[in-house]
Amino acid sequence: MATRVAVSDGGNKKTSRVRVAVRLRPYMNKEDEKSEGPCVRGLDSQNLEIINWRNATETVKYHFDVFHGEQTTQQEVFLSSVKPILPHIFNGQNASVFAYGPTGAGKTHTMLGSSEQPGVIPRAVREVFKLVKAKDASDGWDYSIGMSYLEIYNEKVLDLLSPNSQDLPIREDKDKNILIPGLTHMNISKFADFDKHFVPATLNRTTASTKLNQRSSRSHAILLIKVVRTQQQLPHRQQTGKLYLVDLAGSEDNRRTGNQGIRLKESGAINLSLFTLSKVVDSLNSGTSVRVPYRDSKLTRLLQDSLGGSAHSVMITNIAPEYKYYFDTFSALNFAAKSKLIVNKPFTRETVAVVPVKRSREERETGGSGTEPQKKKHKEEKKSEHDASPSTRNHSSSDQSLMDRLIALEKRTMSSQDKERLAMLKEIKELKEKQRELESKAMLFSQLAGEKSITGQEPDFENKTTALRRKQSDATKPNKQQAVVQPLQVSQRQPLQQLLVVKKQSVCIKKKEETYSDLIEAPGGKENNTKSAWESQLDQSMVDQSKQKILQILNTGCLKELKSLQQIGDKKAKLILGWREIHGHFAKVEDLIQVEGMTEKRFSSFMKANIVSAMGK
Ligand SMILES: Nc1ncnc2c1ncn2[C@@H]1O[C@H](COP(=O)(O)OP(=O)(O)OP(=O)(O)O)[C@@H](O)[C@H]1O
Repeated sequence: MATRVAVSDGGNKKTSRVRVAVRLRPYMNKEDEKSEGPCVRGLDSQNLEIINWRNATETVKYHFDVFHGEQTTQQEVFLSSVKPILPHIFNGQNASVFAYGPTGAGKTHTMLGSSEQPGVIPRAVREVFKLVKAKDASDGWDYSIGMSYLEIYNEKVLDLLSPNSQDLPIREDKDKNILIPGLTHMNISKFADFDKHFVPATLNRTTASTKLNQRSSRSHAILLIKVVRTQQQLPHRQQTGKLYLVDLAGSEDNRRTGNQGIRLKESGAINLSLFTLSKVVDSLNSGTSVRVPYRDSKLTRLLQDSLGGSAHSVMITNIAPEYKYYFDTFSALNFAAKSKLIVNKPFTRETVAVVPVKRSREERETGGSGTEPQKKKHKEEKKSEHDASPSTRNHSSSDQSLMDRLIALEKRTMSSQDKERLAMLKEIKELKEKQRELESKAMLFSQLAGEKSITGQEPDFENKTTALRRKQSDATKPNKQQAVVQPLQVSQRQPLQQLLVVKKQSVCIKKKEETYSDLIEAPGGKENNTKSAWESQLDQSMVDQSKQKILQILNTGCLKELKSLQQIGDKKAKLILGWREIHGHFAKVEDLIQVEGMTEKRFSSFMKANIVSAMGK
């Protein structure tokens, strides 16, 4: 039996770089009910700029291998981004072209196109036949071409050429070739053969209408063109080159798609596989020998032999110019920029500075003693506030000593006499006020630091252009919660439970006769309200504070830290990481509902469990 001959292109297996092109689709008036104009535009054949959300008089610039502007034709996209990699599949090498980007940004248009404006797929297949034809019979090889077509829908591999088939397995042979036993393979000898199978099979693809795209692809569609060439003479060497042409499902923000039920489930699977794809691309481009996480999703598992190694890959990132796509565009550009090894600091989570601050011995000792005069304590807090610069200041350290003092006082009130208790309660009240004040300052500084991080650092380009401005509109402001760029997190990471102990104590003060089980049982059994009944029994400021801390873990926690939260297991933690990778940070804890499988009920239970469990300790 013929064996495939590995052909090295001299590249390091781990450092194969994915070429990244960005295509901006034309501005569509009907997509922009508010007539706000475009928020992104091309500068030249490699650069583009997008309005800085925090300061509409500025723009942020990006650099890519290729930028295709609104006027770029299907032919131009094909010629510059796809055609150059096709000859490799005639040498037993693999290649892949995949269209990535938000829903409605033009992936299907780019890959499939229409009969008037055929996209990458029909052009690439035509080109493959053209290349075969051009091969001189005297080159000593015979060529055969075959096709397979499948979709990955909800992490199931479905054969589009045989629509009744079930989920197909993905296997790897001893030479590390990826195989799908049972997948239909059609031999095709001319373009018309391809068309005959491809067109009806495309109709089998799962699409549905969402708020953002009437005919949105709900699956990743993968067309495989296999070129096998066999030597006419002995030893009849045989080489197989594979070309994957992939129309990915759109990355989605379900707050905007309004997805629910089945659409939400699809969306979770889509986002998870895109997240894994981004990890694979990152890890390939990092050039290190870290494990490439191909196996973490069906999509990357299937593309394993055409992403990295000697494969030639092109990612076409599709973006849309309308403001309603702003945050999706921003995420897509950041993903694409990452894929291209541009470290565009203002947009990566590296800007999230978490400064670990050790409390001094004195703070530890005095914080819990309850004997230190209040005045001196306030003075010290004020001094530390003034000493620190906004960027290095850590509000949590003073927060922490305040909390320690609160805990100590609250403990002592339990055992003290009436008169002494009254004095302590007074001090507790003052400390709580101080704490709130510090929190609001911390938030203000976080925002200021975030402002600085986006406007102050322009690592790759000097940015002076102000021409691309947002049109003034009476329309309501876009939902800030969707922002991808996060303010610097200047607060110290603290274990959730440590923070919630304070809450327990404060509850004791407020409703002393209330028992632990009172807090667990939600009167009326209603869990669906944003502010649940159990929650309303607690001091609102403390609830808010706890939410803030949970939010911090959700936004900055690693897998292990996320798993330290109640009701968050390995799978959910990974889904949260995946969500974060695609959408940026959670603007508020309630956004956790956007993560796959997190219903309102589960969210309510999650919040309750995290707060109550900490109280029980
Ligand atoms: N470059 C372009 N020129 C003209 N029209 C375009 C272009 N790109 C996209 N469109 C149009 O925009 C609409 C949305 O595009 P398309 O369906 O390709 O998006 P998509 O990214 O595949 O979305 P989804 O992920 O939801 O499937 C379509 O009507 C399409 O014809």
